[in-house]
Amino acid sequence: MLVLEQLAVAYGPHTVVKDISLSLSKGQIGCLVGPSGCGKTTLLRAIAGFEPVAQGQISLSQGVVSASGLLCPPEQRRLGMVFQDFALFPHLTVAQNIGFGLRHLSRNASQQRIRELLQLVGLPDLARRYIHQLSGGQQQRIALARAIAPKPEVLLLDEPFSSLDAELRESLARDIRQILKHEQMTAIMVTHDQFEAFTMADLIGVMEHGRMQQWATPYELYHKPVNRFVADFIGRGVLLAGQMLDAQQVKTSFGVFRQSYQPGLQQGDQVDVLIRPDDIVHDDDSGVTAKVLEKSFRGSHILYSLELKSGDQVYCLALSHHNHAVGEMIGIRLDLDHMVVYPRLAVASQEPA
Ligand SMILES: Nc1ncnc2c1ncn2[C@@H]1O[C@H](COP(=O)(O)OP(=O)(O)OP(=O)(O)O)[C@@H](O)[C@H]1O
Repeated sequence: MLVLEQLAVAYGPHTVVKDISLSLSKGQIGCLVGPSGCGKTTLLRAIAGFEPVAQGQISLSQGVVSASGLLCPPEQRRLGMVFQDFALFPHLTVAQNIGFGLRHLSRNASQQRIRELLQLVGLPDLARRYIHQLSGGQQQRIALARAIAPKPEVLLLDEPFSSLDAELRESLARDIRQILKHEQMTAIMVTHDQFEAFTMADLIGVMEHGRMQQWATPYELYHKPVNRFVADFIGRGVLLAGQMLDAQQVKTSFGVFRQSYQPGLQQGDQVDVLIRPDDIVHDDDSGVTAKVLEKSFRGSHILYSLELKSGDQVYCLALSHHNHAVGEMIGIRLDLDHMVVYPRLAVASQEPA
């Protein structure tokens, strides 16, 4: 388990991680995402014990390992690490690399664990290879095997797939999640790639300027982002203008909908409603039509960019046999399971990417 309580980390006078609290129970996988420079790596380095904390504390099952004035050294934290710059040993074979952290075991026990891990990462025949004889994806699997071999309490991963191409990244992220679940390993990973985080994580933290904006399941983050920043950062979507008819009912260009998510709204308030591409359903029978501005073929689906009569633009993810030309008018309806509404900012509303 891993528990962070009101954690702050500073470089000299600059506090770059502020008031962060989160916890992972045994076997849970967390991911940290956020724009460059928001403090993800610093947070991971503080958990590893490479950076002291200015305030708050970090606890592992052995107790508090970091607090103001307390820094348990990295080697006493029983952590595994797969860092960008944490390379495999080139002069050792695959088996010797994996066995590196197993020197406290008998030869037999070590050999058995190495075999088990090679099987687990899907490379049972590569034990005698040297690192330069492996592909990038194979190297990352071996780096993972080496890190989890001694059964660390928590595994830290910093952009472990960043050097791999997108397709390989996704399949590796899926495999690694399965491996970690098999080992019941608690893990926390930093990534730039939110789809990688969606694939890997039980819980995702979205950071901005050193603060945690939301720590939640991938589903919650996507469907119930707590603020505009998270709505903008996670997934694709637009904010559609609306007006409150009372505290619950919102009038939009698609009709009137109920919201129960945002307290404190009153009749007449101007709001923005978060609309994801999968909230807009293509429906020839709908009275609401929109013009196709752009289309992007995604195999099973087409992502349409549409202009409503009001001038608002929305996205629509339609099954790809509904193939319409740019400029065509198509019927659409809003199929919202729940409505995410933000009070309109004084300045013009922004549109998430
Ligand atoms: N050793 C250091 N000394 C001083 N400032 C640092 C140091 N390392 C990082 N910073 C600063 O701390 C802030 C957070 O950096 P950090 O590397 O944690 O961000 P990040 O979210 O991991 O970024 P990226 O996604 O680009 O890797 C940045 O403003 C960075 O310039």
